[in-house]
Amino acid sequence: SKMKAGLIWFNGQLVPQEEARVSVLTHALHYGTSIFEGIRAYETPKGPAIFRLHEHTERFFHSAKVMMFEMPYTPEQINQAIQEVIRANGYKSCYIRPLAWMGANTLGVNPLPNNPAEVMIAAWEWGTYLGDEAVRKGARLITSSWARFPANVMPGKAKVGGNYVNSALARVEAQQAGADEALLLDKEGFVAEGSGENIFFLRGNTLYVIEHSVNLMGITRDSVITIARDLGYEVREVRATRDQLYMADEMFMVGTAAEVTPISYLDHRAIGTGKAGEHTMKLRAAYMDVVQGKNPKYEAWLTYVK
Ligand SMILES: Cc1[nH+]cc(COP(=O)(O)O)c(CN[C@@H](CCC(=O)O)C(=O)O)c1O
Repeated sequence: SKMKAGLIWFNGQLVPQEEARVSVLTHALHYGTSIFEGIRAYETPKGPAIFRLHEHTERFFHSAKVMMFEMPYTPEQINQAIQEVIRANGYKSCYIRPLAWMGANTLGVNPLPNNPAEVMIAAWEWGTYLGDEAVRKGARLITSSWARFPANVMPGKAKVGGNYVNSALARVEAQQAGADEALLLDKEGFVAEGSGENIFFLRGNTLYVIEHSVNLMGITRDSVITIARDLGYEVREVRATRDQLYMADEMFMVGTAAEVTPISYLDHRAIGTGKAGEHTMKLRAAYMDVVQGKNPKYEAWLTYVK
């Protein structure tokens, strides 16, 4: 595969990527019954630092609970394994992908009982999620014809593999329409989130962030709210409509992979001046300083890999 993931932690052992293989009878391959995390480690003067490792691992185990997976490792074992993968591959900065899934014990739709989850942790070097151009000029989004699933249809607060069929359909539609990313509305037509990011927008000096509804409770979203407030911004958690976004002065989206990505167009309408917003780029710079260990105020969010 074109992905260069090197050594992978696979059910407790570090193995070369070619040996990290599963059966075609794997339940998760057929039914989307997997859970995962997306975490970043950044190069810092004191070595690689994993950003908010504990929050990510906690969410990983919450996702397992939602799916009633029997996890064969503790959160601490997963935290150690993540650090082992970074060390073994000699990465200075990387994107880390823990994954747990229902294996090949049974192919009935009900994967339980007697089906302990299998677990792997891979990591690879991953640059800007939507490309440097999207950061410099702002990403162009279109509202997807696919809505975000309602809360009684899919568990949107858990990172479940099957949830990402919705994201994949939206992302493909957006990119085939020449946009960079999709904006998904909820079933009532209010703004939910991007296919892999949470949404912020700014009017005047007030920052707005989409409140928790059917969207994933993003860790980057939480970090940016804290950093923005510390910088003196008023931040309000709101329910918003797509035409409210059209009136915004600035808009951006955040996620572990996306970091802080400005949005310059939504549905072919310029957001503000149609460029990456000034406050957006200030918040992006502040976020990048934090994750790269340049802001001592947020040291508690970093786990240094010795
Ligand atoms: C649907 C969704 N919403 C919001 C977020 C932001 O959450 P957080 O990373 O905790 O701030 C992500 C992360 N998307 C992950 C997967 C991306 C992918 O392409 O896969 C990520 O950013 O790692 C989502 O998948």
